[in-house]
Amino acid sequence: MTSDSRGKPRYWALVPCAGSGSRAGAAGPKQYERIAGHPLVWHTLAAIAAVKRITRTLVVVAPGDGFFERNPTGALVVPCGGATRAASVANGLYELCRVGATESDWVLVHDAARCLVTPELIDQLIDACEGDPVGGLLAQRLPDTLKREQDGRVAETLPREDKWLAQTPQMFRIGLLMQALEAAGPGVTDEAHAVESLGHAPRLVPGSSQNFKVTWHDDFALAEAVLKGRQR
Ligand SMILES: Nc1ccn([C@@H]2O[C@H](COP(=O)(O)OP(=O)(O)OP(=O)(O)O)[C@@H](O)[C@H]2O)c(=O)n1
Ligand SMILES: C[C@](O)(CO)[C@H](O)COP(=O)(O)O
Repeated sequence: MTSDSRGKPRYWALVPCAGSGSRAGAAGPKQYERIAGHPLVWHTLAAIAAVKRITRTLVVVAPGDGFFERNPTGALVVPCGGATRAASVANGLYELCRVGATESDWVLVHDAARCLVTPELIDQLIDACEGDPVGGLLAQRLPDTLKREQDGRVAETLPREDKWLAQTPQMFRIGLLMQALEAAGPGVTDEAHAVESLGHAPRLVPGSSQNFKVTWHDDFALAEAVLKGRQR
């Protein structure tokens, strides 16, 4: 079944939120740091909640994570996080099926740590991919010259015309993604890589430089500046 009872396709959101944020150097998991008046993940979930076409959002947190005990977001929170992002996503897909998703529904997987995504960007991804036989992802062309390093020195300048930086959301049919993640194993760092491993070519949909993943400590201040700028 690829649609609801009125014949419309169904879209689910899955937010992996079970990482430790080790590179960000915060006191706890980076997704719960307070920026622009709210925990970081609140901003992420608010953007997704504003997309009318999304049926339900499932957030995957680490086992024992008590952060969502008070949960004003409306999202379903499940403590099924795994040791890697891919494992967290794979576990979340099974949970989505338990709450009524089917293998032919679409899922949009979005990092909790990409709190600057907008409803408009998510809608652009859905518009570009809903008729696609594979699905796709938001991504950005490289803005800078690309170097390969060896022992701290430049070994080579690489062509960048065909290179993109992967962002999220990444949107695939649930059945295809489950199969791809199972085949690829827990090491792949995004959904597209797993789907590529099955021989498919996911569609690249232009994202935004503002849709960066909070990864390093400086990114908290950058993200806060962008969010506060939008609140004005
Ligand atoms: N086992 C994991 C690892 C990561 N994630 C989630 O996947 C997203 C992207 O991962 P990344 O930025 O690498 O987050 P962390 O693993 O938390 O960061 P780090 O690698 O710096 O420890 C984040 O929203 C993170 O919470 C997850 O759900 N389960
Ligand atoms: C999925 C992702 O956000 C695409 O850029 C990214 O790969 C996840 O982060 P990680 O640091 O590679 O785990």
